[in-house]
Amino acid sequence: MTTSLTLDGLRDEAAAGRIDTVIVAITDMQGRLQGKRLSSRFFLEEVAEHGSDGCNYLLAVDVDMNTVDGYAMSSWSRGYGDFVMRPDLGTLRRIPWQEGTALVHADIVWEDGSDVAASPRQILRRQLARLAERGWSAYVGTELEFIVYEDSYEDAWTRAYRGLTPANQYNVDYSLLGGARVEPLLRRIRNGMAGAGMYVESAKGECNLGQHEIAFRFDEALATCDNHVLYKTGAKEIASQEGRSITFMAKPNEREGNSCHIHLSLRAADGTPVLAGDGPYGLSPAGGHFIAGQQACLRDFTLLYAPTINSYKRYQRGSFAPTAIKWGVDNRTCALRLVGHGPSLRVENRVPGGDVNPYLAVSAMIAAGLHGIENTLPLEDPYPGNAYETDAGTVVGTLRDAAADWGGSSLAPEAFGKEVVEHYANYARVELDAYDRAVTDWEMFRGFERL
Ligand SMILES: NC(=O)CC[C@H](N)C(=O)O
Repeated sequence: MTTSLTLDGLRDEAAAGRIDTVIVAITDMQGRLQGKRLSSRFFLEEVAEHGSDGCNYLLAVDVDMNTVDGYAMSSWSRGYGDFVMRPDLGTLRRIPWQEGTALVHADIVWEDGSDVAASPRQILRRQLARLAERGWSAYVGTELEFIVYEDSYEDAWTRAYRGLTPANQYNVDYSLLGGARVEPLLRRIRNGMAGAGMYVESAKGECNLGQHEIAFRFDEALATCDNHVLYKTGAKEIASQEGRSITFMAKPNEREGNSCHIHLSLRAADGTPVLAGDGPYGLSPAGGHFIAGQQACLRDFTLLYAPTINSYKRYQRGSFAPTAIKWGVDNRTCALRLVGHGPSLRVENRVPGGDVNPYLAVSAMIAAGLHGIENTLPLEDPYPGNAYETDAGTVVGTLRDAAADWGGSSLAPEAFGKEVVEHYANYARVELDAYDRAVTDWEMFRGFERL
C-alpha cells in the first residue's frame, strides 16, 4: 500500500471507493491539528486548487476555544472573518487508522494569498527561507515521550484525572518486559504512523510509570514538524480506539516529565554538513557560533520551547530535564547536548517538553543559531560534569518570566517580526490570566482544613 499520495493517486483511490474523506489540517498556536473533513470529491474538484476557508479565530483562541482579547489579526471588532487553509499537496497521505481517509497539511494565507504571519507553519517557512538564502537546509528529529493510561479519555476527564491507572506500575526505562505489556497499542501506533508515510525507528520504555517513546527518523524540518503533529493526534486517536489514553503533557505528575528533545543539524546545498568540521569537538566555526547562539537566545525564546504553565514543572534537578543553560558533549545534564560524529553531528535541545509546538520551537532554534552565526558569537567551553550543580545561567522558571523575556527581547522582533512577537506575547498573557483565575487542587489540600 502506498502511503503518500499524488492528486492522481487520490483520484484513483476515490474512484475505486478506497478513499472517501480528505482531512485538511492546519496547526494552531497550541500545536494542535485543526481543520475539516471533506468529501474526496469536493477536495479534488475545489479545495486542492483553491483551498478551504476557516474562521481566523483558529489562531486567536485559547485551548478551550474561548474568544479572547488582544489579538490584532482576529477579534470581534474585525468580525472574526476567514482565512484560507491552502493544502500543501506534497503532504497528502493516507491515514490508515481512519477508514477511507487521507490527510493534507495546509498553510494559512489571507484571501489575497499573503501569509498569515502568526501561523506556526508560516513562521517556520520564514526561518527556513533565511537558511535557504545561505543555501542551507535544516534536518530535524523530535523525540516525544508520553504516558499511557488504562483509562479512556472520557473516564479520565470525568474523574478529574484522579486515580488513573498507568499502563505500567514501575519504572520501565529500557524495560522490554514493560514495553511488551503495552506492545499491542504501541505496535498499532508505530504501524499506523508507518502507514502514514513516517519512518519509524524504534520504541522504548522510559522512567515514569507507563511512560514510553517512539522514535522517528530525522527529516527536513518542515516534514518532521508535520509528522510530529500528525503523530501526536494519531497516537491519541489510536489509544482512544483502544479505550485507553495517552498524554504528552510536559509534567502530568511529580515523577519524570514528558520531554520533546529536538535534534537539529544543517546541510549545505550539496549535502555537506554545516555544523560539523575540523574544529574542537568536531564542530565547524559555524557550528560553534550556532551553539553559542542557542545559549544566547535561550531565555528570550523560551516561550516557544515551553508554552504552558505546566511546561516549567519539568525543570527539576536530577530529572534528566535541564536546569542550566549550558552545553556539553554528550552530557544529558545540560540544556544543549552535542551528539553524534562527523555528518551525524547535531545539537540536541533538551528544553522542550511534549507540549511544545514543534514549528515554533524549531523556528526558535534556527533563529538562535543564525543569531550566533551572524554575530560570530564565541563558544564557551562545554560543561564537563553535572550541570545540575551550577546556578550560572538557569533555564527560565515560569511562564510569567518567559513571557517577560519574550516581550522585552530585542532579538525576538529581529528574528520573527513585531507582529509575531506581539501575537505570542498575547498568547502567554491569555494563558497567565486564565491560570491566575483558576483555583487548583493544590490550594484546596493546603488550605481547606488546615489554614
Ligand atoms: N530520556 C531522557 O533523557 C528523559 C527526559 C525526561 N523525561 C525529561 O522530561 O526531560
